[in-house]
Amino acid sequence: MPTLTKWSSLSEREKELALSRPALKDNIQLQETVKDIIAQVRKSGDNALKHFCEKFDGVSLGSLRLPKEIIESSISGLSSDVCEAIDLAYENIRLFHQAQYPKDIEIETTPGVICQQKHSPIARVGLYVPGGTAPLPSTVLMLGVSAQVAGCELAILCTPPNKQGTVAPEILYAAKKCGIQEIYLCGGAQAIAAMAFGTNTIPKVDKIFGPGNSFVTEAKQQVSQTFDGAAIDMPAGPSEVLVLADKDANPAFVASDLLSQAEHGADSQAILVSDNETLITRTITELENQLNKLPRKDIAAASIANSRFILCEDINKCIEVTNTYAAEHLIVQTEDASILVDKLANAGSIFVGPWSPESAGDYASGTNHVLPTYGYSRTYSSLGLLDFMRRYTVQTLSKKGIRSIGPAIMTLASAEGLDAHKQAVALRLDTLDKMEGGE
Ligand SMILES: NC(=O)c1ccc[n+]([C@@H]2O[C@H](COP(=O)([O-])OP(=O)(O)OC[C@H]3O[C@@H](n4cnc5c(N)ncnc54)[C@H](O)[C@@H]3O)[C@@H](O)[C@H]2O)c1
Ligand SMILES: N[C@H](CO)Cc1c[nH]c[nH+]1
Ligand SMILES: [Zn+2]
Repeated sequence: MPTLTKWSSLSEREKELALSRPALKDNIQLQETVKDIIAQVRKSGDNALKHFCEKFDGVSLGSLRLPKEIIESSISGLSSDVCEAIDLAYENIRLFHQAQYPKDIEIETTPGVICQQKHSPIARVGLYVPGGTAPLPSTVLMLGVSAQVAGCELAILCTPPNKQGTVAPEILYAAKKCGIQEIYLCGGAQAIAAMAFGTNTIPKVDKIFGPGNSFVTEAKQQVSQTFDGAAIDMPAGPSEVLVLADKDANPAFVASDLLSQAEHGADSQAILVSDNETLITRTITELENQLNKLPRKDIAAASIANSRFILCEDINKCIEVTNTYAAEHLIVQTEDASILVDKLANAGSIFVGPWSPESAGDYASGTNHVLPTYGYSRTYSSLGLLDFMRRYTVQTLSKKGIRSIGPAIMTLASAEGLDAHKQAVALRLDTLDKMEGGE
């Protein structure tokens, strides 16, 4: 069990290490492994996918696409409780994402010059749903509802098969609700490569979405850096949570929130930052008690070994450390949580006060649980409807408009030495002069 770390006693290098991500430890090796997987998928397509499925998931597949009959019969066995819970989560996520629908803009910048900004859905999207450690139907909703509300033409889903060579019925039910027709049994870096470049069976898509382990996240980075690959949403790797708590926090609540992310994987990271030593020691005791009762105790314990319990001299230092870490999830359990939130700059999603566990956002409050990790919440946003859309501009100039801004355009074109640009305007102004002279 990790011990309390006194922030003020660490050197600058130790501070950096304390906030480093465990999943990035063997980055060079990871890059090489993923590069090789992508190359093999590009070369051998479906055969490579089946080979990696056998190697990493221990399943020998006949067909990569899950047949419709299996999907339907699998869904029919689900209990009504599970369906109703998925229905409730679906509805809240749909409401929150529908509210994000962007407004088109139209303004006349100069009389006769009309500029518009419009939005359209990205046509073909690939959704990755993790499945190595646990099947995640909630991730299907986060990705699928967004694609559905945006109006994407094609949404395909890739997820690793379970040991029976199929997919959890909860995933299939959630996918059906989101209108996803094509489900492929394919996980890891190979699934990302398949969606980015296409294979005989899996269609190439324009943009890939979804979280995953470090292999998946690295593959997304690599395919997005080639011109013939696909765009990606963000680096959304192993789960992270930082809890910022003061003397008023409930240690049992804090411990449960830390453990809820620790159970995602051994390379997940849970961090507690506080200005109160008693709160930290009580949380560690609670954490030990709760950990021992968890079925996924081994995974959570491995992750807790990467955890940090940081004691700062005051709440302002706590805020500074929190902003430096830039967590995927930030839980604020302090006396003045809703006031403090305005000082917290970098986080994928923030949970305010004792009654807002991260599990709420993971499943059913309506916000998206696909969030940037590795500190990328400094610059990347949480997944939202706009990620499934593209914006573009339209401009329409009247005769009055080109007359009005034409001379300035010609001057700027001359300044850049680009005569053809100048000519495109000069020709029009000359034509207008002749037309108007002759009228
Ligand atoms: N950031 C987010 O928004 C977010 C949301 C949900 C889940 N997550 C994270 O997603 C991750 C899910 O990970 P997972 O492992 O359960 O499922 P996963 O589907 O991401 O990965 C499983 C796949 O990894 C590949 N793999 C496993 N070992 C490998 C190896 N040695 N070499 C090459 N490939 C290998 C296999 O192909 C396997 O199918 C967790 O880390 C979780 O924390 C993040
Ligand atoms: N906490 C994960 C995002 O990092 C999402 C999730 C899915 N199911 C449970 N939790
Ligand atoms: Zn979670």
